Amino acid sequence: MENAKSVKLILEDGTAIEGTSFGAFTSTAGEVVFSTAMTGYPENLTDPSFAGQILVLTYPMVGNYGVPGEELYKSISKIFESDKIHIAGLVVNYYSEEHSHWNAAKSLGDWLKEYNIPGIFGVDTRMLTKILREKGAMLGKIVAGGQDVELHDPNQDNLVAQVSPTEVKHYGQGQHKIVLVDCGTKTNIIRCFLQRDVELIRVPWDYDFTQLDYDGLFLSNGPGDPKMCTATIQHLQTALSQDKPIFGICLGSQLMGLAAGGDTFKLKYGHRSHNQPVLLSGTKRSYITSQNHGFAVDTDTLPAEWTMLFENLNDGTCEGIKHKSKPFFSTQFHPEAAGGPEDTEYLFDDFLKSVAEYKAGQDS
Ligand SMILES: NC(=O)CC[C@H](N)C(=O)O
Repeated sequence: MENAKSVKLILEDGTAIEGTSFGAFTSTAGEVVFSTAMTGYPENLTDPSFAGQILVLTYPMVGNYGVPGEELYKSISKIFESDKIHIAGLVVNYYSEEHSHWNAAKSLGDWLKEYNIPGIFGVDTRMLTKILREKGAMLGKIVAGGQDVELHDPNQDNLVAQVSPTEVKHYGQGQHKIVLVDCGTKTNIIRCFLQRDVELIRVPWDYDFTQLDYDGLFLSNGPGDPKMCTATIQHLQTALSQDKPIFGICLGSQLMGLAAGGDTFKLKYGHRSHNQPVLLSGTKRSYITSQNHGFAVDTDTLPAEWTMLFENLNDGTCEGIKHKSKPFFSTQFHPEAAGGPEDTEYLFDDFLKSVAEYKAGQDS
């Protein structure tokens, strides 16, 4: 590559790896996490749940299908998972500036430059992933030129407050009025609702939605430690004392666990990929799911009226919870996918069915 500049990836345990810069030539610090997904970097990089993280992709060649241009679907992005890149930095093995795909509009490197996000390539990402898997996700930094930066733990910040919108927005028209608490929602969650019979009210993470007139409550994914979302947990506790259906995804699942009185903990290195197997409790049915999380609900701490709904078949951790008698449930994985398998998208239909049943119960 012309004018190749070397940069360093440095981990908190002292591991230092030299590589070549692509994207912005700038330094950054964050939590270094890995994803074993084979495709989907436009979606991953714009997923707000990655805020504060330096993302290592284990797939060996990245960039060869470029980055699509922006298109809108009902006033939201048709392709990206939010309106900007949220990762702090990107680490890949082989970066392909050359790209070819029917909807490619630019290279991955140029896209990273637009948002001033550094990338480093020429890194043995499988060796790096073995380190992260054995020692756990670590703080790290990408250092460009002589511009050193301090290590910084993003999980100490209220990242949700940084990525959540500040205003209420309305979308679509439909029979069911759903409040979406946006802690950093992926746009495919909005698309999934708008493809159904829904009027959506998207509210900031700390908005008191309990004052609104709605039929069902949805809690989005989002970055960082769920325990930072004290305002959301407080409002959610009010909703849990009522009977309107509630569905949470990823951070939303952790918030439901915390509001119910349970606890969450940090996983050693988390689950980030498109092929995580989960088991539906009480059945022999498993699904392959898309995941991106570093925390999980501690099932042992759940109060008696709650139970585990899905279990991760790799490590046995909680992949969703449900209330035993009320219409409240959640998934730690991403039924909306983007990227990843769509096998569990039916859960949006299950949620809306419970909303319809709740409303029918109110009318009779
Ligand atoms: N995708 C998400 O919502 C992630 C939730 C939380 N930030 C975690 O890492 O566990």
